[in-house]
Amino acid sequence: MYLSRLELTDFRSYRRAALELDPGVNVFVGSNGQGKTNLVEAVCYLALLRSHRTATDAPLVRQGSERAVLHGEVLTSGRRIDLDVEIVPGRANRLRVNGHATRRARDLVGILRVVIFAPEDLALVKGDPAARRDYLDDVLVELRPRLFAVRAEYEKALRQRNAFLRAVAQDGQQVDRNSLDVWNLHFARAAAALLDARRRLVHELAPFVEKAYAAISGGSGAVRLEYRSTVPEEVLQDADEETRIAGILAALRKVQDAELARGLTLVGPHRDDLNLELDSRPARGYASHGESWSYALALRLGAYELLRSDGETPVMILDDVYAELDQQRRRRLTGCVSGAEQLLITSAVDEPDLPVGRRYVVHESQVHVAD
Ligand SMILES: Nc1ncnc2c1ncn2[C@@H]1O[C@H](COP(=O)(O)OP(=O)(O)OP(=O)(O)O)[C@@H](O)[C@H]1O
Repeated sequence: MYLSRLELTDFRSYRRAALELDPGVNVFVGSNGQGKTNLVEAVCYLALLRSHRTATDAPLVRQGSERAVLHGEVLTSGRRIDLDVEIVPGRANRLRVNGHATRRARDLVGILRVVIFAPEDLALVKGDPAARRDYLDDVLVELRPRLFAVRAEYEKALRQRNAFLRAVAQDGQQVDRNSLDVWNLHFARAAAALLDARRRLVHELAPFVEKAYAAISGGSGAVRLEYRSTVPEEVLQDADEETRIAGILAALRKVQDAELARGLTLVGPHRDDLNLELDSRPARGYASHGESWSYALALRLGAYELLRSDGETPVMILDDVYAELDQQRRRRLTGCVSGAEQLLITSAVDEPDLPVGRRYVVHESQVHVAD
């Protein structure tokens, strides 16, 4: 698959931009702050309906405008699919697929598959669990779009349950046991579905990440991925969903007093982590700077290969990363992505070891094909 056309209106620093893209390599060159990352962020938004660098939509809309509009044309298996997204902060996105309006995000997400590797990805290895959870959830949604709804359902259940717990902890509201039971069941059902999906994903993803790490590191160092949950492992291993839900409810009961005192949910996928080991030690804390870069890259390349093995090759985006890598890793990275159906690269300078392909100049939020 590849993105053949992209149009932005009032997105980030862009008033209006329209560009045709090639299959193969597309390199966007421009100095700092000219709008390169904003462009690839728009591509990611069309794929996942969320930005890889902000949790809320407000920063995506050009200052002084009310809405941002994105249009993308995807060529996949010989047919063209048009995607349209209108982003109005504080409101649900307006979505269209081939001109037909839809309220369901899952009708749009996953049509365009992307994997982006960016400097912020060092946080996947060195940072807090939240970055690793987002990483897993983004791959999940691209692989199985129906999980967009599963994740949204979980987030809603968590918000509602936390609001209930906060009302008890902070406002001294009496605990209404019947309401708590209802919130617990709603939460446990959503948690069971998301946990099951994440654990299956880690199982599928791990061999691809291991292979990618070997390719990037030149064979030195063994990586291991493990999903570490706040819900006991024996609960999650049970094949029966109702038993897993009962196990999550039991785990909630155990921490209930602490939750009511603190006003927040202490057990569930929002508190879990993806443990990353390098040579049997936690990568966070032990891996060197270079090894951490290789690991972060391997996580992205592993996701790319998993999606590819699933039948639809994602668009690979390398946002300003060549400058961060040493020459050997650059060469190996180029080797790993050379078969990509479409590669979008941003860089401040057109460095000699960037792959051959179409060049664009990005200047003051205008994009031109280079002469
Ligand atoms: N909502 C917005 N409205 C207007 N301008 C914005 C908005 N959000 C970001 N910008 C501006 O967009 C500009 C370009 O950002 P972008 O991250 O795309 O730069 P870049 O070319 O990737 O630079 P670098 O090489 O430094 O990463 C920044 O100057 C930023 O202030």
